[in-house]
Amino acid sequence: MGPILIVLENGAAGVTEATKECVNKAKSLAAQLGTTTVAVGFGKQHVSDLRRLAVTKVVIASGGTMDLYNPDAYEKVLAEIFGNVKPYLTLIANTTMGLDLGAGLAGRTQTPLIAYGIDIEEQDGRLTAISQVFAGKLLARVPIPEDGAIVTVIPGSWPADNEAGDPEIEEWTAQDSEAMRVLRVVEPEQSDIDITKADILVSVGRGIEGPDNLPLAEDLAEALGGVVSCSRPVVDAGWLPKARQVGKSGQTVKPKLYLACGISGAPEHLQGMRDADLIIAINTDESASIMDIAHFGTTADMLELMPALAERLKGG
Ligand SMILES: Cc1cc2nc3c(=O)[nH]c(=O)nc-3n(C[C@H](O)[C@H](O)[C@H](O)COP(=O)(O)OP(=O)(O)OC[C@H]3O[C@@H](n4cnc5c(N)ncnc54)[C@H](O)[C@@H]3O)c2cc1C
Repeated sequence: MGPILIVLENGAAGVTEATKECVNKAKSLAAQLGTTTVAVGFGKQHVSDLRRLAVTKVVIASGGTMDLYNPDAYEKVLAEIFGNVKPYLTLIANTTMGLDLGAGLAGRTQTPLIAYGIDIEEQDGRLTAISQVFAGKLLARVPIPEDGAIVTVIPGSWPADNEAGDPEIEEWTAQDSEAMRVLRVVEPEQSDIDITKADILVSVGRGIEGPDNLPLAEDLAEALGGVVSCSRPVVDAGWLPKARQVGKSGQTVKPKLYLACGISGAPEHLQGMRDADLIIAINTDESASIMDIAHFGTTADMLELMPALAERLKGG
């Protein structure tokens, strides 16, 4: 059986957490299957990170246009490395870059692609990928064919691997892209708060009615020791920054407590929070979809319940 290939992604501070999650899973699957792990990194900017990864081998593709994501150049060099490594399974984070690159690699190598993966199970030496379809409304169980497959995995699906290792290093020279030139990268707005790291989220939806009511959620979050996140309409209205948005086009979160206040539970929202340990919904509409996945729900008015709860928690 071929190795498990992990395609690494660079963030500002190094190899991304989403990528390290793939490393973690690759290692445990490789141990179960009796195979090795090979990671591919691009460019020279985080080379010290790459040299410390706890995998069997790291291939560093550099030269050409590797320091910034260039779909054409990355696809070409990744397809070359793929042809050389001949992996059984390839794991790529289901990010903007990962989805793009995964599809390109699948096309170039004629390998099946399973996107929106959330887990991979092993039984009797065979792997089955579990992936979200219809924006997370259904889960598909897809057996990995004997010839292998590429799986893009939604960030947050597994814990990140932070172990240090001493992998074999192979340098790979990449060619410039003749078709595409990256002029600059526009970074998304920075937020002081990373909602993906919070244990407790007080998440507000359109039911918050306007920015003047946001302090009610901030107060409750503070009393609970958590932070405020939100649904997309709250971001679209400009009441909270994009970094606070939970869902398909926002962040995927897995807090210990997700308090959904005035959120109806559209599939695109559920996709980002359905795996929270405990979901409590406050929604005046008892037939709202959020009630179907909430562990507890109340039809109280959030604008009354939030300050009352905060006061009670603060001992008032
Ligand atoms: C491609 C695409 C991507 C998307 N990505 C995302 C995404 O990442 N995240 C996301 O959230 N959405 C996303 N959406 C939008 C999504 O489809 C929904 O429109 C959105 O989630 C609805 O937000 P909401 O629940 O806050 O608002 P609504 O659906 O309007 O629900 C508001 C809820 O508040 C309740 N309510 C009102 N007043 C009160 C009160 N006083 N007390 C208690 N409850 C009250 C109402 O009963 C209602 O259920 C996306 C859509 C598309 C097409």
